[in-house]
Amino acid sequence: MDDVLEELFAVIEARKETLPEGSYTASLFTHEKGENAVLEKLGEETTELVLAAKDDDREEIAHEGADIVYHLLVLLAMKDMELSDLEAELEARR
Ligand SMILES: N=c1c2ncn([C@@H]3O[C@H](COP(=O)(O)OP(=O)(O)OP(=O)(O)O)[C@@H](O)[C@H]3O)c2ncn1[C@@H]1O[C@H](COP(=O)(O)O)[C@@H](O)[C@H]1O
Repeated sequence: MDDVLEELFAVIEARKETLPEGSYTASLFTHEKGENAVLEKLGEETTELVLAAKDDDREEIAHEGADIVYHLLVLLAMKDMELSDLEAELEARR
């Protein structure tokens, strides 16, 4: 899990840096979409996750959960934060 998150975060940071054409991730870092689009997605996906949980739909829970994690990592990159900021917070709670 750690590796997947680290790799995904590295890809997101690279998209932020190079803004390649045709990349959804890159579009989130431009005026085309921006922070509001990320926050909107997080809101929508959280509602979808709640509905999936109510339906006991495990496949959908995993799908929506992954969408949320991805957009959360985009938000961290947008705020010039690191994955370690999230990890430090989780570690501190153990
Ligand atoms: N993990 C993701 C990921 N999760 C979700 N999404 C995109 O997030 C968008 C919104 O997800 P939704 O589930 O709401 O999908 P939807 O309802 O079809 O979306 P809309 O039509 O409303 O945009 C979709 O366009 C998805 O493609 C992602 N896009 C990219 N990644 C990762 O980012 C990497 C870089 O991808 P690029 O964005 O192509 O650079 C990829 O290799 C993946 O690892």
